[in-house]
Amino acid sequence: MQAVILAGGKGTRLLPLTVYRPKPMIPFFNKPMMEYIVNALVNAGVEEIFVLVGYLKERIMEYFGDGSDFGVEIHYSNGENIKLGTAGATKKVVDKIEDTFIVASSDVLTNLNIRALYEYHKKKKALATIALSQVEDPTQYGIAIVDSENRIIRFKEKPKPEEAFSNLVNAGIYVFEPEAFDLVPKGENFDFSLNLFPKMLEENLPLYGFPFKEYWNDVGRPSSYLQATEDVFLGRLRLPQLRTESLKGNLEYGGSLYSGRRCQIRNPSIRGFAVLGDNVKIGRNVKIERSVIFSNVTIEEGAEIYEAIIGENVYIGKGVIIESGSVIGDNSVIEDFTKIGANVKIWTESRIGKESIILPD
Ligand SMILES: CC(=O)N[C@H]1[C@@H](OP(=O)(O)O)O[C@H](CO)[C@@H](O)[C@@H]1O
Repeated sequence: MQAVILAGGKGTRLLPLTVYRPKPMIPFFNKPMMEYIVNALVNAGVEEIFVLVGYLKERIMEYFGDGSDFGVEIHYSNGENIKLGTAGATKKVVDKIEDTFIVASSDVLTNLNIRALYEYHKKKKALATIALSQVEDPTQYGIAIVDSENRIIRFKEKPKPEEAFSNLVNAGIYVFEPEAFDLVPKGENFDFSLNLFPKMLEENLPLYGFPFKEYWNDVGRPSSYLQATEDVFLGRLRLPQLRTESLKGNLEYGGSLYSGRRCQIRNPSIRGFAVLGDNVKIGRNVKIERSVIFSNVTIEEGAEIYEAIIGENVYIGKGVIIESGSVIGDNSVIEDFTKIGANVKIWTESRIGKESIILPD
């Protein structure tokens, strides 16, 4: 089976974490987010993947290479992918696609059974099938209504709250017949959700939905990234390759620590969880609550970090306090006794002098 991974986007809502890495390369339990979808595709029987790259494509191509480390053959399609939109960019590789294939976003964390989605599509003899997840607030997504046969009868991208006629949303994972791309004009900007699906409905072509109940999170913003991290500790999101089963339940006993290689940690006080990359040094009496700290970070004595994401190569001085919802960009230095208020985004390369206070607007 063949698949296409959409990996060209910029991940603007996760800035400053996406200044030096595209969203698919943001570490999640110390592996790029895209690795989980690659593994899921391989487990579903995919043997060849075309990755549509764009923003900071070298980072993705260096890491995944020809795919041999991941048990799959990987090819890249670069060029004008962002300009062409999701469907337009996929059309560029469709001449290399032999049969029914899967298209997946590079940045969703899910336990969807991709094989079951594929088989459902085959059974329905659909031209395209969209995996549909149920969410509370659908306004950030494409929403669909299905009939009793799960044929999609209405679809709307990012509805206004008053237009939100359904809680079933496009999960960014599709199955297509190659012929669906006959509807996509060559070399023009054409998007699945904005153009192709509405066109299929207009022409009364068989577009199906596959509602699923398994875990799904598209990690749109820092808060959903931390939520997905917590969901691993709670056993809601399974990452089979990490044996996260063993982490389940730890939260009830104070805090869970998941750390990478060569970390030096002095008995920190953890509430909820702390996920650390490689080479993280943590001094005495540091408090960490529900936070993720990337690689090569030093946190000095007495610092307190609450519900934050700390980028790579960051230095956090003595007694620094970082409040809930903040993100510290890569290569930043926060000097001693500085306080970063709630929901503040500190850009990459920042240098914040001693005893400063940075508050949100
Ligand atoms: C134009 C487009 O493709 N929109 C998709 C896409 O939204 P983005 O905001 O572009 O990431 O992914 C969503 C799932 O993550 C899906 O619900 C939506 O329909």
